[in-house]
Amino acid sequence: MALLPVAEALKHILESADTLETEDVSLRHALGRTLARSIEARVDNPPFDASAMDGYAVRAEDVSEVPVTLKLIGEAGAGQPFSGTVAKGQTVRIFTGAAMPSGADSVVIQENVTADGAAVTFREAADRDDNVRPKGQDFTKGRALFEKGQRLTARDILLAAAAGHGTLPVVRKPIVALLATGDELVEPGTPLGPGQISASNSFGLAAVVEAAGGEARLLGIARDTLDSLDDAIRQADGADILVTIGGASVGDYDLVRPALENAGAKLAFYKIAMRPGKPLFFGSRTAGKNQQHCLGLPGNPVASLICSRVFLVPLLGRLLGRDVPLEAIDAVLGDALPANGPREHYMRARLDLTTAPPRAVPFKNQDSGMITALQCADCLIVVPIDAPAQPAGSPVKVLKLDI
Ligand SMILES: Nc1nc2c(c(=O)[nH]1)N[C@H]1C(S)=C(S)[C@@H](COP(=O)(O)OP(=O)(O)OC[C@H]3O[C@@H](n4cnc5c(N)ncnc54)[C@H](O)[C@@H]3O)O[C@H]1N2
Ligand code: MOO
Repeated sequence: MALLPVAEALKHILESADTLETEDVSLRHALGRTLARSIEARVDNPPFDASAMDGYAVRAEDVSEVPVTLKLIGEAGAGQPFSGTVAKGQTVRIFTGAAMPSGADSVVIQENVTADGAAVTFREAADRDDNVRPKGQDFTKGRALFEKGQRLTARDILLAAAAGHGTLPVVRKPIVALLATGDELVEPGTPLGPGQISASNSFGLAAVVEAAGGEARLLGIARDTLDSLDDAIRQADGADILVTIGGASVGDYDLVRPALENAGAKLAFYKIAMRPGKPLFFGSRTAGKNQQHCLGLPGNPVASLICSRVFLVPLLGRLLGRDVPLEAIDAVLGDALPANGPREHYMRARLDLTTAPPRAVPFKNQDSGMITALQCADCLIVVPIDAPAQPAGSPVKVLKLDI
C-alpha cells in the first residue's frame, strides 16, 4: 500500500474535526483557553478622568504664575470622589487613582507644594491636563479587544478584567485519552526489570496536549493482548481523542489497530510517508456519547513526539477553533545530507540564528529512539521525499520546534 503524504494525512485529520462547544469560565480559569467569540470592552478605561499622581487638583490657569497660594477645600481619594466643585483660587488634595473633582483640570505633585493648614502654596506652574489620565484614554466601551480563536495570555486576562468581564466564553477543552501499550513498559520512576523501559511517551504527550490547550487523561499501560487493550480502550469513552502509543507496526504483538477495530473504530488511513512516523494511523469511533478521533502514534519516543506536533496539535487546534501552524523558516544546511528515501524526513537539528540565512545543523544520529537529540533540537529540517544528496550550504525548509 502506498504511503500517504504528510500533507494529505494532516488535511484529512483537520477535515474530520469541528470546533467544540462553548463554555463560560471565570477569569481565574481563562489562562490558555481559546475564545469562542470576539470580545468588546464593556466600560471605558479609565472610567473617569483620574489623577495619575498624589498632589493637589487645581485649575491650571490658577497656577500659571508661581508662587501662588490657593485655598484647600477638601480631599479626593481613590474610590472616594470629592463631591464639590473647584472654583477659582481653590484646590483639592488628591491621591493617585482618584476621580478629578469637577472644575479642576490639572494635578500638581505634592513635592512642588507647601501646605500650611488650608493655605497651599504652589512653587511650580502647571498646564491643563498635567498628571491627569483622561476618561477612556486606554480604551472606550465597545472597543474590539480580542478575536474569536485567540488564546488567552496573562496580558489578555488583565485587559479583560479591566474591561468589565468577570467570565469569558471559551471553547471547551478537548479531552485526550493517552494509552501506552506494550509488555516492556513500566511507569517512570519504577526500577527497570530485564527488557523493561519507562513508558516515557505518555508523559511527553500529556505535556504536549496540555500546552496545546487540551486536557490529558492518562489511561496507563495496556499489555500486548487484545483483552488488555479492549479494557483500556473502554476507559477512553468520553474523550474527544484517543491517542494510542506503540503497537502500530507490523510485529506479532502490534495489536492496537485490531483492538480499536473491535471497539468500533473505522480507520481512515494507516502508514504515512514520514520519517519518523511511518506506522501512524487515524480514524474515528463512537465512544460513549461522542464521536472520538483515534490517532495511533508510533511507539518510538521521537516519532511519537514529532508526530504529536505535526498531527495532534493541529487537531486540537481545530477542535478549539484556531490554526496552529509550525513556524517555517528558510535556512541553509550546516552539513551535507545523503539522498532521502520514500518518506519526508523530519530531521532533528540545531538552528544557528546568528547567520543570515540561519544555518540548520542536523544531528548525526537521527534514530527515532534518540530522545536526547530531540530534547536539544531547535528545529526540524524537512527533507522532501526522494530528495537527492545535498552539500552543506544548500537551502532547506526548517520548522521551528515549539513543544
Ligand atoms: N518489520 C518492520 N518493523 C518495523 C517497521 C516496519 O515498517 N517493518 N517500522 C518501524 C518503525 S518506522 C517504527 S516507528 C516502529 C514503531 O512501531 P510501533 O508503533 O508498533 O511501536 P512499538 O513496536 O510498540 O515500539 C517501538 C519502540 O518504542 C518503544 N515504546 C513503545 N511505547 C512506548 C512508550 N509509551 N514510551 C516509551 N517508549 C515506548 C518500544 O519499547 C520500542 O522500543 O516500528 C518499527 N518496526
Ligand atoms: O519512522 Mo519510525 O517512526 O521512527 O522510525
